[in-house]
Amino acid sequence: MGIGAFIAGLRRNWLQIHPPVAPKEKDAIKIGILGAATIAPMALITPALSHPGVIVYAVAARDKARAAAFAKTHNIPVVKESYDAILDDPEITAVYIPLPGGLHFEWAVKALAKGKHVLLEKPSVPNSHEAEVLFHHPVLTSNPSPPVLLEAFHSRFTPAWKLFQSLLSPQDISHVLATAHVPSFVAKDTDIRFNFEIGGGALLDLGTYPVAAVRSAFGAEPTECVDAKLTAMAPPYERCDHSFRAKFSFPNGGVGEVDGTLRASNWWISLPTVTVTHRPVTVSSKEVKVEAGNLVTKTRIVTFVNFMFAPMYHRIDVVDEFVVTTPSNQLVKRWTKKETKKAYTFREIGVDQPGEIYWTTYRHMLEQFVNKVKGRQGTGVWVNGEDSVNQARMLDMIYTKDGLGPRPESKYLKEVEGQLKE
Ligand SMILES: NC(=O)C1=CN([C@@H]2O[C@H](COP(=O)(O)OP(=O)(O)OC[C@H]3O[C@@H](n4cnc5c(N)ncnc54)[C@H](OP(=O)(O)O)[C@@H]3O)[C@@H](O)[C@H]2O)C=CC1
Ligand SMILES: O=C1OC[C@@H](O)[C@H](O)[C@H]1O
Repeated sequence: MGIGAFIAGLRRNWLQIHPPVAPKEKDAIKIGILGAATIAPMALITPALSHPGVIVYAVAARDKARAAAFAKTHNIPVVKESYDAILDDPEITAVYIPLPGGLHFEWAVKALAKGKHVLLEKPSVPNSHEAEVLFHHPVLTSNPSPPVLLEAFHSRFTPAWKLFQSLLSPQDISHVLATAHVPSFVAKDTDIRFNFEIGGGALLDLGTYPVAAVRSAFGAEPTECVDAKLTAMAPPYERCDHSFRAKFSFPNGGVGEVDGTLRASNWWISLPTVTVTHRPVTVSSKEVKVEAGNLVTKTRIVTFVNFMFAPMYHRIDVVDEFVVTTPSNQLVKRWTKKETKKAYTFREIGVDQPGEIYWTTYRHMLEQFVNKVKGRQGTGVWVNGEDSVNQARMLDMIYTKDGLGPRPESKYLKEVEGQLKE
């Protein structure tokens, strides 16, 4: 990286933390936050500053004093007594739920029932049973104008992700490897990420990104989990994994692999990366000029470095290997073409959609969330209910194959299923 790109990167990241503040529109949606969670400033409060259509209006925590301190730090005008009090406030149009995964089902169902739009932290819920009930709930499926429910898969909304997808031919993919290695200082043993009862497990928390990347690259759901190896925490957290590896087969015969950990070295940063290898495909004579009768094949490998947080920094390397052979399969020539691509705005890739270098993954997602609430088209990128259900199924497949077992079901699930039977 040259000095110019380094300085541009510093400026971009500084602006992402200190974005320009937009004056708010009259009909800006008012969002309430359930829980004074660590992630809320990064995932919602800062992105909302530059969004004219969003006001972060209220917060509630289990302890009101904690909520008040949080509200003061982040200039949130209203502090509520409880999560329920947020849902009961008619001023609030949407809620952001950054609670531990094991509480997502309960609070998402309660919020939707009160007519609130829901931005639900990833993973949407800890197991596919809850996902099926939540995303197929009649409040969404039997309602002429249902509230919006979005699993907050921020990384998939960026221009870089769109560029990455445009470089793939899903039917020709033979192998995908998606990795995410997070240093161990990020989550102590006592973190919610290792609390089984509320949806703990590194695969569920962090592994959800590589799993989504593999599904997204193939543009399909896996047929089978052929191998899975989870490494469990030491007691008393042994029902949670801190590291994961898994291998899947896909309908086109390709193989998808995920590999990650919340216990990587604190001294070595490795950026989350997805590497997509295609099968050799025959290239038309328009693309490459060769002697009549000879055959040209191209094998493409696309590597997306920092796919989880692309607006901070990313690199997409495209390597095309060309091979020319005679009709009798004699090698004539072989060469490789390498290109490095990036996209920090949609304009750079010729897409007429808003987006600035100071937009984080979360800001891109917020734009589409508001577009959906307002019935506007936007980029068309969305994570719909079926997508979230399939994502939960693939995570379940890994926990089941390994034997550590799927994450527990919410007590509230039985109650909701009972209500739905009535
Ligand atoms: N999109 C992203 O990049 C990221 C997403 N996440 C997701 O966001 C969520 C929260 O993560 P994070 O902010 O790191 O976690 P925190 O532990 O900081 O926040 C969790 C919040 O949940 C509330 N809570 C309610 N019940 C419980 C309970 N029984 N035990 C513990 N907390 C409880 C607490 O709220 P209260 O204030 O009411 O006490 C707390 O504020 C998770 O779903 C995680 O997967 C996390 C990090 C990054
Ligand atoms: O969403 C997340 O992204 C970054 C990870 O470090 C974290 O554990 C996870 O919750």
